[in-house]
Amino acid sequence: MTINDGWLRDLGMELRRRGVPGGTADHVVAEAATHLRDSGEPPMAAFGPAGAYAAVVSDSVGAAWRRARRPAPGPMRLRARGIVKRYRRRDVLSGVDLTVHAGEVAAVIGANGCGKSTFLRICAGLISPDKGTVQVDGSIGYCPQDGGTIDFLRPEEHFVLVGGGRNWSRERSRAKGRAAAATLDWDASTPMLSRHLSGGTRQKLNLVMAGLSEPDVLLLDEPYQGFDRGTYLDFWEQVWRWRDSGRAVVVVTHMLNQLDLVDTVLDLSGANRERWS
Ligand SMILES: Nc1ncnc2c1ncn2[C@@H]1O[C@H](COP(=O)(O)OP(=O)(O)OP(=O)(O)O)[C@@H](O)[C@H]1O
Repeated sequence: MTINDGWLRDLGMELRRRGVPGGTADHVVAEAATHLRDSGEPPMAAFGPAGAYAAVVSDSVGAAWRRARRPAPGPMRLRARGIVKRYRRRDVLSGVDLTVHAGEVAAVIGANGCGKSTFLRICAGLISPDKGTVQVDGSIGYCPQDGGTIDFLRPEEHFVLVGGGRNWSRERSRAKGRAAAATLDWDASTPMLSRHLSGGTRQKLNLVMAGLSEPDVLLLDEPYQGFDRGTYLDFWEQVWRWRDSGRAVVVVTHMLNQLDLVDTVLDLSGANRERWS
């Protein structure tokens, strides 16, 4: 097998792993093969690693078919009504509403300090609003913006803790965690303690834990900080998989390039700009 053949085979496999339909994947591989043959360039010089190229292609060609396969929304999973939160004399949230159904993705956007994390923590039940109600139908998985991991535990020990809440065996918890980590291109069987992991890898651990117990509602607070581009795209693939399997997903994000794919955008920077009194 030539270098080109090996690279093209890897490209095809990666495109399929990312859910790109067979016909589209074959077309992308054929185009790359034609380019390599005509230009005489080695694949690494022309396209870079096959996995990274597949991630970019699946992101750019994927929007239309992701939209097309969007499931019909199911029952209501999360309803926040009239949420008000004040810190000292400052109105951080003043009457925020959000409803998310099963099979929907909502993005919470807005400038730094406009209250996105506060809103998500209220939805997760970690802090109370001063006014308003949150109704959740089902279980919740929460991925914080930072923190959330335990310094002196290994990644697999985190999975065992989460799985214990579902009465899973240690091995089942570890296996599920490792499988979820692999979708983010991460080998979670590392013996490293979490305090020694890089910031981006700790965020992968947080994200895997949030989804591990297969919750009905996922609350994700900028979970991709520190991710490289390939992992960032893997993250959005995971969001669409959660959506397609009927989960309700709320993502706090500063990245606006996926907003045409989400069902609801809650912009907290306008009506809910911080107010002082
Ligand atoms: N426990 C607290 N006590 C006092 N003020 C707080 C507290 N938590 C948050 N705030 C303030 O509330 C405001 C909103 O904070 P929050 O973290 O929700 O914003 P954010 O939109 O998530 O910001 P960023 O985009 O920077 O992550 C900020 O001004 C913050 O300083």
